[in-house]
Amino acid sequence: MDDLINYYSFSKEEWKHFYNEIDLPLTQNGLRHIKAFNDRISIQDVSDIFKPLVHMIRLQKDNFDQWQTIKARFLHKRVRTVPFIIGISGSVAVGKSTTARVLEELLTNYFTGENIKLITTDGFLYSNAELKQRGIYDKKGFPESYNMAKLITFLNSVKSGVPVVQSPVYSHQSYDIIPNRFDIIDRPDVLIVEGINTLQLPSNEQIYVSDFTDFSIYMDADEQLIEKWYLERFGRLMDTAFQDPHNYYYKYAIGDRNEAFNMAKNVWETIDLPNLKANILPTRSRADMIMHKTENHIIDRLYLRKY
Ligand SMILES: Nc1ncnc2c1ncn2[C@@H]1O[C@H](COP(=O)(O)OP(=O)(O)OP(=O)(O)O)[C@@H](O)[C@H]1O
Ligand SMILES: CC(C)(CO)[C@@H](O)C(=O)NCCC(=O)O
Repeated sequence: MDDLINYYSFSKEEWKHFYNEIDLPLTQNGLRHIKAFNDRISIQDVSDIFKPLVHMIRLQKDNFDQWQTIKARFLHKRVRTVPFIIGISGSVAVGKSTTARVLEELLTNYFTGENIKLITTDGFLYSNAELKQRGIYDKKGFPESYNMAKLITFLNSVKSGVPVVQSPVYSHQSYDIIPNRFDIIDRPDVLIVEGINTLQLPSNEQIYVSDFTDFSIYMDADEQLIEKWYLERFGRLMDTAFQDPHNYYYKYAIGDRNEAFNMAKNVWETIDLPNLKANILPTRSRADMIMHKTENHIIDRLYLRKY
């Protein structure tokens, strides 16, 4: 990683001193919200890593807003608020959605009066029926399993200021797209887009998801650790969500536990790990920031793109 010549590399100790004078509103309420969706998260990490990060994004967004205004005036166009889009990418189970939710919570508190929204690109997967028809049901998460044209049209509509844009919804409960269910995105100030494919180059499109993102983060960790987190999460879900008879994995929750873990390990080894190696990790060097995580999800190093 230190071979990345166009990145500054910071230990957490170094990073946490940047802009530490800002008062990040980690209110009791905000803390409660974060703990509610993940009670194992290190609040010290949230403070050390996200305080400078949120401040840096503020500076970058101010600069972005200013440039959009200057550009519109130059072109004799109406000045309007253009949504600032943050992409978060990385392996399955590395912690993208957890990071995205922390960022959403902090930006909502810190960017007073601004509308912060979060979506996941899971909603742009083809449905299970469509994946089966295309013969790629065992390739869920691979580039070809996403309707990238639809995702790009979505991002273009959001950027263009279309008032009501539909973002389709994926359910981990049914392990499928929910038909006719959408999140509505209505001209947000900031949109966080979380998904393994936010830095990928679609083979059949002329434009990329990254053409629409103004700041991108890649969550990085050793693959053995990510596998451990994948299996730990599976274990927790076995005791909770999978207990619901409507859950896709219900039969494993009520069956032999070893068999269930063998199945999960097999999914990791045959789908998610090969996808990480072939399609996700190679996109790391496109990110504006790489966050490296170690044991217990602690972020130990940050890489920030120089140019
Ligand atoms: N900072 C953290 N502290 C403690 N646990 C964490 C942290 N970040 C993530 N986790 C845990 O690691 C697991 C994977 O995290 P998460 O679900 O956010 O990953 P993801 O990258 O969004 O996965 P997927 O691509 O499958 O949606 C979860 O069990 C989550 O609770
Ligand atoms: C929905 C994705 C692709 C990404 O979040 C992932 O969680 C997934 O379901 N991967 C397929 C293999 C698996 O079940 O882990």
